[in-house]
Amino acid sequence: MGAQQIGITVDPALEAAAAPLLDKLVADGVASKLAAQDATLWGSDAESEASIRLSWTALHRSSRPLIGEIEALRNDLRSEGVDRVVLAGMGGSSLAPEVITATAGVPLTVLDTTDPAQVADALAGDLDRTVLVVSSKSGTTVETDSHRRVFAAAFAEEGLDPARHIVVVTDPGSPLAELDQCRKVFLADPHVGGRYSALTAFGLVPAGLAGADVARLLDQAALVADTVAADTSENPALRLAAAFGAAHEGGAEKLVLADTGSGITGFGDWAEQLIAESTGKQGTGLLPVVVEGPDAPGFGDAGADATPVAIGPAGDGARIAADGPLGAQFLLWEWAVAVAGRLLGIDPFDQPDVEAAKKAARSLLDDPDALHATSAPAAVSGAVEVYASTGTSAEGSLADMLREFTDTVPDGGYLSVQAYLDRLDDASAALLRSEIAKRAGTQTTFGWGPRFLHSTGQYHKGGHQNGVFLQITGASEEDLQVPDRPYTLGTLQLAQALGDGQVLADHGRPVLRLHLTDRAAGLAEVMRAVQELDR
Ligand SMILES: O=P(O)(O)OC[C@H]1O[C@](O)(CO)[C@@H](O)[C@@H]1O
Repeated sequence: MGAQQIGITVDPALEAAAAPLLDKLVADGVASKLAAQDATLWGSDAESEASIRLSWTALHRSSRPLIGEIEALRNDLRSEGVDRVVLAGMGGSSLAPEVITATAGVPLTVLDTTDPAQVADALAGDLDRTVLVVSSKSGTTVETDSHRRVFAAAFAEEGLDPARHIVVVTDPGSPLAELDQCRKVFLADPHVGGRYSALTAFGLVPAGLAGADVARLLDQAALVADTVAADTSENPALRLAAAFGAAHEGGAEKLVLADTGSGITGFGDWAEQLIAESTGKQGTGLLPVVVEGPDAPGFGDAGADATPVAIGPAGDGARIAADGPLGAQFLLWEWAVAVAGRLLGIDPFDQPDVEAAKKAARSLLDDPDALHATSAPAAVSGAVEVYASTGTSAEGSLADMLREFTDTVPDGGYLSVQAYLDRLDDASAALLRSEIAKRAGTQTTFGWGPRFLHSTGQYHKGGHQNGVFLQITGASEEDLQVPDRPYTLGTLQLAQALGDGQVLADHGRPVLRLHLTDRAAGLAEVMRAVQELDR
């Protein structure tokens, strides 16, 4: 039954290269050991972290009791006319609910941004119908803390009791677990890391409150649980892990992910964090490149440094395909990535390089003068100011500068576009990914800042050091003060961009920042310049 729930296709040459790895995984009993939550699978250095990170293998059973609790709260909220769900959470605390609700076609407003305008838009919704789910394992993530403060103040201003309109999902013992001003605290299983938490309270509570059928997800996962735990060469998770490992050994360190009709919406964005944060460390890893579809640049035309992977049915161009319902896919990919971590020789449960960017942002926030005294732009082109930290001379037209910058991508490297903008109002920024990939002929990732800092951010600093980074920041017409904090969202957003840019530059990576003094005009100008790249 389980096998029908998930279909894996690997192209014959890659499957042959992966066979020795697969045989060894089977012979070592890796699947059954993982099912038994054996923390020794990743070596002695990883053992202590792994010993508190493996409960995700049993969530299809252990999360069952949550379903009734979520339904009861949802019914209570509905009976009070509260039917709009806003989720504040970064990385693993929002990516799964986003894909679950998008796939189910139920509305969920996700706040994983520090863009003042995007947060203001969420605040402008009907607050008396709104429940804010504040999701954070640690309870200390600055973006989520800021959203909670901003929303609590806004509820109070509208004459609403914040305690009735805030629900918390967190780990036992976190500062949020003690929050008085909330209606209910869901304590998640602390022995599951953020990116493996799709089937914990972090994935299920916001998605269930928004109206998704979360019991079904657990059913779908349960149907493949025995299959992924079997020490056989048919095990789809082991096959996937072995294919990733063999591709990486052969120099294909990137996985280009395209949806080929899976029936799931946005799975790549969830898988992106799982793959990048789990594997991108110690100078190795798998870089997920999420593309718009199988016809997008970077997929069918992928070079030797990248493996095109279909989410959904196998088709032209894909070397690997994984098809199945969402609950099964969550479990499959968690297993495959954890096992791939063993093949790469890293600990798939830590994120050692994420802290560096947080620290750099914090020190800029502590020194607002340094933040605002950013040196004058190296060049200005209409609504675009150019700040080149390394790698470009900032001479000539914007297209010339971008050409010089894209030329710094080493063979087999990649370019990462990082837009610290409003992902709804400035959505057109995302079109830059395919245009750059096509015109510069290089693998190109796209991320919204600071969202990507909790996803591919780990890889960019800890993985293969062959990325070059194009940051885009923009002026904000209005800013939002974070209550009881000495900063606004706009200040935080800029500190995050500059802080991460500094850390990347300290790693010796080329960084170019384009600051849009008028966002719409600036984005149009950048797009025009990109379109000249191949001329
Ligand atoms: O749930 P928290 O503690 O707010 O963390 C959010 C995200 O930040 C990270 O800890 C680091 O980026 C992720 O692993 C995690 O999913």
